[in-house]
Amino acid sequence: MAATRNKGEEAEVTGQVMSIFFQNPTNFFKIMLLHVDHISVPWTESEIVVTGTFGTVKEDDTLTCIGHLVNHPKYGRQFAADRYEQETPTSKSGLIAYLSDKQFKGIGPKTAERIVDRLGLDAITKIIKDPRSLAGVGLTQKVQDGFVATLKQTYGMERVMLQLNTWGIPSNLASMIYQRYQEETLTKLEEDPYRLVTDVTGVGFRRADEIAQSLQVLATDPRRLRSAISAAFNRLNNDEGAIYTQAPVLLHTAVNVLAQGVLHPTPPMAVLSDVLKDMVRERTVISEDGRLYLATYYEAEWQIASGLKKLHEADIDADWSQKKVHAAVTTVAKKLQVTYDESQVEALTTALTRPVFLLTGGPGTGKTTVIRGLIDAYADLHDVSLDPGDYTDTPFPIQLAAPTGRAAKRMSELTGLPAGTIHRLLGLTGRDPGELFKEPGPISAQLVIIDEMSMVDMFLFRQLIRAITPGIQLVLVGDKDQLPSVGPGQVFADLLASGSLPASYLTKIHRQAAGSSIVQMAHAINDGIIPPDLFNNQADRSFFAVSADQVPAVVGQVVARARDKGFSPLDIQVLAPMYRGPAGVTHLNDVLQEVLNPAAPDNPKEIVVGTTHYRIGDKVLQLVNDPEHNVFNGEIGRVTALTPAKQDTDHRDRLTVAFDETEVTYGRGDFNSITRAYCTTIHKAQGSEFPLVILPVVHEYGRMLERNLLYTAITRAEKLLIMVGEESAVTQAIHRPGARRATTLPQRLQTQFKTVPAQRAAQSAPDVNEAVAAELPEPPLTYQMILQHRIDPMIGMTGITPQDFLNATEDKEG
Ligand SMILES: Nc1ncnc2c1ncn2[C@@H]1O[C@H](COP(=O)(O)OP(=O)(O)OP(=O)(O)O)[C@@H](O)[C@H]1O
Repeated sequence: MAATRNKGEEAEVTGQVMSIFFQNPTNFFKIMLLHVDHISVPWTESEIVVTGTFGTVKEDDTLTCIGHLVNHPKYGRQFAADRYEQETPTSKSGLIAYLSDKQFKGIGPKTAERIVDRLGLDAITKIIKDPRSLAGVGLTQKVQDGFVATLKQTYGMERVMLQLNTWGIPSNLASMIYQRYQEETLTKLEEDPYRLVTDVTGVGFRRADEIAQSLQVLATDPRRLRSAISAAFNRLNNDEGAIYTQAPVLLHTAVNVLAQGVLHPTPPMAVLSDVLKDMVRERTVISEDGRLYLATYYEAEWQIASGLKKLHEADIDADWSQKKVHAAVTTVAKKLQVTYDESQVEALTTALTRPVFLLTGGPGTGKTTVIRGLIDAYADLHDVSLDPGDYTDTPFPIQLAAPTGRAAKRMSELTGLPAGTIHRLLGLTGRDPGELFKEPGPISAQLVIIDEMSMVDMFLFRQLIRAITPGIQLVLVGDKDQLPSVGPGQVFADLLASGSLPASYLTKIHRQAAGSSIVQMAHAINDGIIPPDLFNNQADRSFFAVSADQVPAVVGQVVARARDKGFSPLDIQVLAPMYRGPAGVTHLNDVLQEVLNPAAPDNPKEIVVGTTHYRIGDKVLQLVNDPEHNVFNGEIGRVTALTPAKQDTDHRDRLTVAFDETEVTYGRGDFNSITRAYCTTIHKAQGSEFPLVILPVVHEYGRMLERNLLYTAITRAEKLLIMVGEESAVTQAIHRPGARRATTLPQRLQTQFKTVPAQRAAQSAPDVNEAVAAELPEPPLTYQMILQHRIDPMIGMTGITPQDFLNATEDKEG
């Protein structure tokens, strides 16, 4: 259980470090015992335990810690320091004692005294500034080098941590910042405090603004305005999945970002748009026909288009006669006992003979059946073995991958071959956003098949394309009508929309067995048709009409009934589009946990994370990729063991989750990697299917009620679907096709595939720089054009102030 904080103002304690019980070398967290010289709150003992993030602190150092008294459930009252100040030795004897500390090898009290005699009380600053000031002290070069290095390291870090503390940065964040920039920290931040937003995870614009305030940066400083514009881009890229935006929208969003900062007043729009123009001129922002892109996004679209063109035009080892290909398809159909329909046959033959191929279709149209046939026919034509045992020294020639662990597992189950996540295929950890911007290593394969392509975002897809050497065949499979990726872009839909690559659309529904009414309904909804029996109960689906406030109770009852009928919690999946609200994921999880895994005398142990109580047996969802532990975003498991800190010898909370193939133990620092999973978002359920899906649909979900969301949700149901909620909310969703994301990948592909003659392009596809140059006029011209008429960000905005934007937003949202 976490320590509880005593309410009230900050407290301060000054004292000498008597002992350091614990220190974590990676994040500087320490637990120490201090002899109390002075304390600002009532305290009767002569010692106090202090916890927090500290730089190089050692026994006998004197510290002033600022923070709060807390009540630790097991260890009682202790002091949690948010920041601290360390007394530097100011007396001659103090300085000699400091310099003769054992951390400085080869410096004893005599030498230390000589140093202080020669250099005075500011000896440390002098030595750090210029090590040659030690000349004449009589140190050997080796001792001197070691001494200066240690001094720089310890004293330098100390200085940095103290300075960051005085800028109001809590110690744990200060240590992350120090780890990023090391001894250059202060210079870097003084140069531009806003670089933290991009460089250090967890620092947002507001925090950077606070530091900037300490550095006396002005509200109109261009560094600040640039950062706000970049943050506005990121917001639009992440919230709307957009690749580009228009100047008024961008500036509007940037004004909102600025308003959330601490520096005031918000600068005039003209100043902000001037900064945007500068960014365009310098090409950190690219302008094209009134669209604005962050350069990295613009480049990624071009790289995908040119990369695909290279793959599409490469020679592949598929010079078969039509007859031979048909024979292979016939053989495989016999073997798998399927009569492939016409589009399936076309899909198979194209996939076997073309370098890049796209396959899309709704549920039950036979995508998986085609993949299975493709693998067998490919193996037959190329005479390769499909027994993984035959590839102990060489890589398996067919690589199957999907964006989530669950989808990959399903792929493997349905094909009987190894399949993994795209992250694993590319050697990505999923934890470092920077890895998507490094050149990936090549994939070893002859044929790569990717399933659930609609979930793949632009940057992941670019890495995939970069990692596939021309000559490898690539087959991309998915349902283009499902929700687009969580990350920016809508790659799969765009690839199909471009018409540039060979593609097959499977439309015939083959899942005809009794109880296929879910699939039929899904197809109708996808076409924007309200099935006449939508709200009538069928063998495999039903609808409970209830008001929004009844949803949690009714969902709870339905789940209890399903459990009583023998469904395991892992087979029942409740889905909702958003976390907040009475019918949102968080509240439904509270309700469902009470139904399926309540606190009980025989299950008393709990770990509390925020407002969530975890117990043994809880169903949980992994939220991030963690290849190190072989567990991936979207996987569901159950808590099998749990040790609250007060019962643990190391005093740490620990929680173990069993997933299908692995068991992972989480410490408190990892708890944000999981969440309860009785109910999950529809986005997180993409790529997975469940025997029983329970789907609340209410107007409370607001703008999220769109056709592709409903379609994606109901297609998660393998056998049974129970919808609960408001009929009018369901029909509203069917009538609202999701908005197209702002992307230009189709145009890039069309440019790449149509304007450059095929033969020439195969030898040298233009690289992205050429492509960018071809699209953009030379810089002076661009700037002139922007200034004159092309994309004046102020178009139509004369006389409008930033405040008008804010009011407009409030009105819209209110
Ligand atoms: N040509 C066919 N003839 C008979 N049955 C078929 C044919 N194609 C597919 N099927 C059957 O239809 C069902 C659905 O096929 P499959 O699982 O391949 O579709 P899918 O598009 O991958 O569906 P989903 O996206 O829902 O997983 C399966 O039971 C499969 O055996």
